[in-house]
Amino acid sequence: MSETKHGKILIVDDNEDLLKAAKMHLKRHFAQVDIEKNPEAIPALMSNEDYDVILLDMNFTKDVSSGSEGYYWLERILQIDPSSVVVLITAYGDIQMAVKAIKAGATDFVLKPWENEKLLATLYSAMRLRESRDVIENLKIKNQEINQALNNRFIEIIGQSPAMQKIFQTIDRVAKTDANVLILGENGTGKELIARAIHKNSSRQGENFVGVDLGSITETLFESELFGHKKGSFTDAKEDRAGRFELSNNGTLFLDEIGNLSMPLQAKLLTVLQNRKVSRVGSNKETPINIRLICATNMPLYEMVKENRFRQDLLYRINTIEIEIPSLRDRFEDIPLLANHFLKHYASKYEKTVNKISEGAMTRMHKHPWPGNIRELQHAIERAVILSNSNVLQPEDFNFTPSAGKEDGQLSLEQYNLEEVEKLLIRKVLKKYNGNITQAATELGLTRSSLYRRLEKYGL
Ligand SMILES: Nc1ncnc2c1ncn2[C@@H]1O[C@H](COP(=O)(O)OP(=O)(O)OP(=O)(O)O)[C@@H](O)[C@H]1O
Repeated sequence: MSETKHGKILIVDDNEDLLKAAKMHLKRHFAQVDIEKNPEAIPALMSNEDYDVILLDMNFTKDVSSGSEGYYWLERILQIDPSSVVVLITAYGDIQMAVKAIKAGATDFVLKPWENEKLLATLYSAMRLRESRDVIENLKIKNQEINQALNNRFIEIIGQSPAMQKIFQTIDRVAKTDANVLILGENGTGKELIARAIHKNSSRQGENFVGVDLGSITETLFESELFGHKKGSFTDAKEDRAGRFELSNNGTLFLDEIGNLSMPLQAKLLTVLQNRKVSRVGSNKETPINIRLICATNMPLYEMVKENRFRQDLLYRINTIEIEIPSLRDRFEDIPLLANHFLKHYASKYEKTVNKISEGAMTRMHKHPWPGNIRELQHAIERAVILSNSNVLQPEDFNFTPSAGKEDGQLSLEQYNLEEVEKLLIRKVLKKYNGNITQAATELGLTRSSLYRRLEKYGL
């Protein structure tokens, strides 16, 4: 056999002949095969070796065939390492006993006397199970680390204005509950940041925070993205896939841009929220879901309800607690704190010595209306830090255009440059489609992601 052997097997049985015969056969297929007559040695063996499969007899004492020793040792093995894979050795007629043992955590059983090929097949599939358990365990650990890192990354919400202080108090009060939260605010005001802060301060913090940008999901992919699909349920469904609801089970689901959902999709979403169960596309099986729901939008949902563009019953389901984040122009007092926070961050990121913002630059920032809110401020500071040659940021490091802030800005001829025209056009089209990214991107002849890149670039 040219394949390299791998896998460590432990066989525990009081029959020495059986042990020897099994070892002789199995050592041709596995890297290590240890045999042991006395089950009392199992804990010591397990502390020295990480076995992939343990083959365990059910009865060790002469004339005892109750299987109780097998159950006892199975339980001990699983206590020592809950991910152990145990295959039981049972005599013909002991099937009931084996079934009971599988319920107690054994993986499989082999009947004595066994056919060598059958034993090998059982051990190979037990090993595959062990490998997938290890992969799942590693993924769980990685997932926890990622969640931790994400939680920490978003730990700092800057703001000392009374409006922000009130928001901090609300976060404190609602985080511990499971109440649905609706966050309202213009683009770039920090809606996602607040949603993450709620998750981080909730009892679900060790579980997933799953965000979905409803504005960028097409009608056709909505159900598959949110509820998952079964392989073959549509042309592109190459594999079974869990949807965002399932992925956020026991954690928090953040539905961003909820105001952009069409009426039919609102109805579908409402049904799932009411039933608290999802079925993957192409499957009838319903999976119960336990999620904390946080929604966000920059759209005027209450007006939309009046105009029959947003379902009132959906609004009432998602807005148990409402948090309205004021735009930056309504809390200018937060600008210095935020600007200095970003200055420190980007100076360190780009290894620059700049460490101060001049009064003139601050005045200029106070005069700017910040249509892209904190995201725009963040980008303005980043750009200024990159371009600056001194230790102090000056007014000229901030190149605000006169049109910025006006919803429908008109440019004079001398202000025309390609970027300004592009910015103006994007604003107009977005306004026309009430912020719906998919429709705006189609009209502009862009993909959704390139439109997002431009929005990011211009702080829109
Ligand atoms: N109070 C704050 N303190 C520090 N950083 C902030 C604050 N608010 C927002 N930010 C930063 O501004 C950027 C935009 O924030 P976020 O994505 O949460 O906004 P949003 O309202 O969800 O935007 P959109 O509506 O475009 O999805 C992020 O980089 C975020 O870290």
